[in-house]
Amino acid sequence: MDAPILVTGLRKTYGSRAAVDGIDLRIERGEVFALLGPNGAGKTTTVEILEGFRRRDGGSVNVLGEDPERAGLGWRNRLGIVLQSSTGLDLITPREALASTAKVYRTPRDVDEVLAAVGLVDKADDRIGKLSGGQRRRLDVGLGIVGTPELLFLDEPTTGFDPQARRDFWELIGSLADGGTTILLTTHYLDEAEHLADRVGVIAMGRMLALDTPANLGGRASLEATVTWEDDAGTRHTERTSTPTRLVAALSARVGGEVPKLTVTRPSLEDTYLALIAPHAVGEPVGADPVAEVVA
Ligand SMILES: Nc1ncnc2c1ncn2[C@@H]1O[C@H](COP(=O)(O)OP(=O)(O)OP(=O)(O)O)[C@@H](O)[C@H]1O
Repeated sequence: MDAPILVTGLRKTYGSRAAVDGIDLRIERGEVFALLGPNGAGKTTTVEILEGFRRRDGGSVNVLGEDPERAGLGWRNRLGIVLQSSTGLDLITPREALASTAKVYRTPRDVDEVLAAVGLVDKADDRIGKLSGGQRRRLDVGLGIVGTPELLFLDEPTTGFDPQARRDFWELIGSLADGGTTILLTTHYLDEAEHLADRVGVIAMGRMLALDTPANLGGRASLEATVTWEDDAGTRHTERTSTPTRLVAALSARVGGEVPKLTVTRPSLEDTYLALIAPHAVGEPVGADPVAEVVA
């Protein structure tokens, strides 16, 4: 079976400015892929083109075997979409919202199961207008998965979640991916990308700067480690090395056992990400006037 998402040379311009400037992307079935990048990098534009909500100016896009610009309702039925902005369904309850959305799909999930999966059982029959920001976001995620999508798009899904809700959400995403759902998410939380994603892509100024597993992004796995320890006199030492095991063994042999206050750290995903985007952190250029655009 072909990859659920196959993109080559994707371009989108607003006026004279390229918001997406030649992106290639292939995402495999059951993969969790995180798109990272600073504000205005082109993530939402890319994702909305894949969802069929925006037209592209160049390149080819294949999503679940079809071009989103020409795909119909049958295709849309196989997608789950959680947008950045929350739903405006203040007067009905989460249970009602999920039940009416479920009706649109051919193979919906059980509403009670979805309520449990997103942690809204206690709020199932309250008006949505009374939910907190994080609870509304959970409902958005529930609405995105109630149709049993083959491909799930999540735009900054855990914004406003408390730490426990984020952990619960991560577990949910893991089990959806284990069940074969392909997931493309955008996030500004590097720990979320590290925890969830099989691979991450870093976008800046509409270009893909790096694409790899979280562990290997930007050559991270081979970057030097920092070893710190204290000697007998209580003086703190710091050494950067590509062979930390050898250094620690030597230190341990020298002191004849435990090395006092030993730490070994490697660059975090956030360190690597910040280093990657640093040359592109020039702020928001003067762009075109906003263009309202929705593909019917
Ligand atoms: N409708 C539009 N009309 C004109 N310019 C737009 C439009 N939508 C997006 N842009 C511009 O395209 C660029 C990419 O925007 P996009 O929303 O894709 O970024 P993003 O990576 O999703 O950012 P964020 O992290 O803030 O959500 C930005 O410079 C933005 O100002």
